[in-house]
Amino acid sequence: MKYKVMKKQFNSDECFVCGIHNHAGLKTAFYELENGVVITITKGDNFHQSYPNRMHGGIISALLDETIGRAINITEPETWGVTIKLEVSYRKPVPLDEEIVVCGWITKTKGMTFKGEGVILAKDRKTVLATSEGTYFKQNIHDIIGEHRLSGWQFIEDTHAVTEIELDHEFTRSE
Ligand SMILES: CCCCCCCC/C=C\CCCCCCCC(=O)SCCNC(=O)CCNC(=O)[C@H](O)C(C)(C)COP(=O)(O)OP(=O)(O)OC[C@H]1O[C@@H](n2cnc3c(N)ncnc32)[C@H](O)[C@@H]1OP(=O)(O)O
Repeated sequence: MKYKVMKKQFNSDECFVCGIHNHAGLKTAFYELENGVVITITKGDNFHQSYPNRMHGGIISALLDETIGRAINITEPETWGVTIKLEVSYRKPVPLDEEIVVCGWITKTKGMTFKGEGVILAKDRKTVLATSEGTYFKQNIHDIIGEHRLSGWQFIEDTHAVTEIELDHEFTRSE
């Protein structure tokens, strides 16, 4: 099914996943889809490897973590969350030389916490490589970043605007 991109999210300076100046990081761009899912299309590099030809599980986990955590901003644009629990199922090796699509969506929001699920799809946009469930604690951004400033949180224009994406996956909300 084809999903329309509604919005491109901001990037940070130094975050391992989305930091545009983090030389070891993935520099991912995140998009909000019309169905309430946040996605990033990315590709690992050799320095993200575990066994040869496969992405390290910790990197897979980081990708899922941030993608789910960002999904809250579709309905609550001002909310920031810190991860308090993350479960990842590694279903198939994630290759390093091919594009993957990481998807995250919110399943429950209650009081100071929210929960979400995520999936990593292979380049065929269908094969499930990993799935995840996360719980996040809502926190004021200034309590999270302390004396650091928000100035590095910025909109990065795409050279080629991503307007839609085709995904062969059913996004279920179990809770
Ligand atoms: C400069 C510009 C900004 C740039 C930003 C760019 C990058 C991000 C881009 C986009 C963001 C969106 C994506 C984010 C995704 C990635 C996020 C991460 O990787 S975050 C790092 C890992 N996680 C932590 O570091 C949390 C560490 N934990 C804590 O800080 C504390 O535990 C905290 C604040 C969560 C709670 O501590 P308390 O002292 O305020 O409160 P207490 O009383 O301990 O807990 C409150 C309730 O929460 C439960 N709780 C706390 N921790 C729990 C846990 N681990 N598991 C289960 N429950 C927990 C407690 O049991 C309590 O529940 P009861 O009120 O009693 O019902």
